[in-house]
Amino acid sequence: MLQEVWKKTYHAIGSLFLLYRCYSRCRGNESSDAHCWTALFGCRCWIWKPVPLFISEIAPPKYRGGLNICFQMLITLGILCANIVNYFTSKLHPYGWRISLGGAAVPAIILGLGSLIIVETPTSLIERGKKQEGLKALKKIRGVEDVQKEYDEILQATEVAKKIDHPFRNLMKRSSRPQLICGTILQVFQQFTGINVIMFYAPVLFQTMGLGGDASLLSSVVTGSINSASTLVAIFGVDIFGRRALLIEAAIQMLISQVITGVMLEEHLKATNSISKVYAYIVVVLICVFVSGFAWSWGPLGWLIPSEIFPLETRTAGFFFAVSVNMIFTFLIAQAFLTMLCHMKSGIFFFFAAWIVIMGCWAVFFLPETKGIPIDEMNERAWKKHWFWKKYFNSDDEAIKPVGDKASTEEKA
Ligand SMILES: OC[C@H]1O[C@](O)(CO)[C@@H](O)[C@@H]1O
Repeated sequence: MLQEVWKKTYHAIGSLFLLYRCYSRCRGNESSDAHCWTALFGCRCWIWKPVPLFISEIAPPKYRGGLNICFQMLITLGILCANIVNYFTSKLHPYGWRISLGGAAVPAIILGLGSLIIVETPTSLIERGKKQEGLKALKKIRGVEDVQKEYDEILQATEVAKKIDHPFRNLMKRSSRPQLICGTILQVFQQFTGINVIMFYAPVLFQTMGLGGDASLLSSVVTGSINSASTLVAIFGVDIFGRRALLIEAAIQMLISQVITGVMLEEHLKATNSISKVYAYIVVVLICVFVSGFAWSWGPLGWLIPSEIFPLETRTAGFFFAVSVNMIFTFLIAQAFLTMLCHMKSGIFFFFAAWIVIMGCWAVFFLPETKGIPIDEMNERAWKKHWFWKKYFNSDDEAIKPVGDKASTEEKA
C-alpha cells in the first residue's frame, strides 16, 4: 500500500535529486552533500525498481520474455547515448565535459515526467482491493473483453498472498530456496561475466593498445551499438529459444572470446602501445563478440528471470533481494577492478573466463526453463519438475498452492 502511494512521489523526488546532481557536476563543484543525496536516492531507485516485475505481471506468458527485455534495451540505449555524447563532447574544448555530465539531466527529466503518468498493474490494484479497477486495467492492457479466466487466477493468487504477513520470512522458507538461490546467484554471475569492466574500461584498454584517444572512444561507441543491437536479438529470441539456450550459448561465446583476448594480450601487449594494430583490432572484434553474447543472454535475463520465478507471495521481496545483490556486486567489481588489473594484468580475462565456466554449468544443470509458463504456475510447472529443486517442495511449509489448473492455462503458454 505504502509502496503504491509513494511510488510516484519517490520517482518524482528521485528525478529532482538527479537534476540537482547534474547541475552541481556541470558547474564542476559537486559538493559532498550532493553525493550523499544522490547515493541515497540511487539506493531508493533500486529498492523500488519495479519495472521488470511490472512487465512480467502484465505481459502474456507467450511474449513475457521479449517484453521484459525492453527494459534492458533501454539500459543499453542509455549506455550507447552516453558513449556517443562523450565521443562528440570530447572534441569541444574547453567546456565539452560540462555538456557530457549535464546531459544526464535529460533522463532525469524523462523519469520525472514519466512518474506523473505511470499506470498501476492489475495485480497491484486487485491486491489492494480495487477489484473493478483491476479488471478494467486488465482488459485495457490485454486489449480484449474476455479476461475472466486470468482475472480469477490473479484474484486467487492475491487471496493466497494476502494471508502471508511476512514476505521476507517466507523468502527464507525451504520452499522459497530454489527461486531465491537461482534469482540471487544469477545476479552475481551477471556481474562476474566482467561486463561492466569491459564496457566501461574498454576505452582505457583500447588506448593502452595504442588506438589513440579518439579511436578508443569510437570503439566504445561500437561496443555500445553492438550491445543494443544484440539486446534486440534477445527480445525476439528469448520466447522462441528459451532462457537456458541463450544463457548456455552465450556462455560458450563469451568464454571463447575472453580466453583468446587474454592470450593475445598476454603474448603481445608487453607495454603501452606495444601491440600491433592488426592484433589491436582483433581484440576490439573479440570484445564485440563478448559484448554481443552478454547482451542477448546474461544481461537481460538477469532481470527477466528473477521477475518471473517467484510466486506472488514472495515476488516483490525476492526480486528486491536479487536486485540488491546485483547492485552490491556491480559496486564491488567497479571498486576492485583497477587493483585487480594492476596485479593480474591480462590474467583478469582468465579470471572472468573461469567464472563463465561455472555459470555455464549452473545454467545447464540448475536452471529450469521458464519460457511460456504463466508466472503464477511457475512452482508447479518449472520448479517441482526440476531434477534437483523438486525436493524442496516436499516439506510442510510449501510456499503457495498452484493457481488455476494446468490445463486451463496451457493455451495461454
Ligand atoms: O549492458 C550492460 C549493462 O547491463 C547490466 O549488466 C545489467 O543491466 C549493467 O550492469 C551493465 O552496465
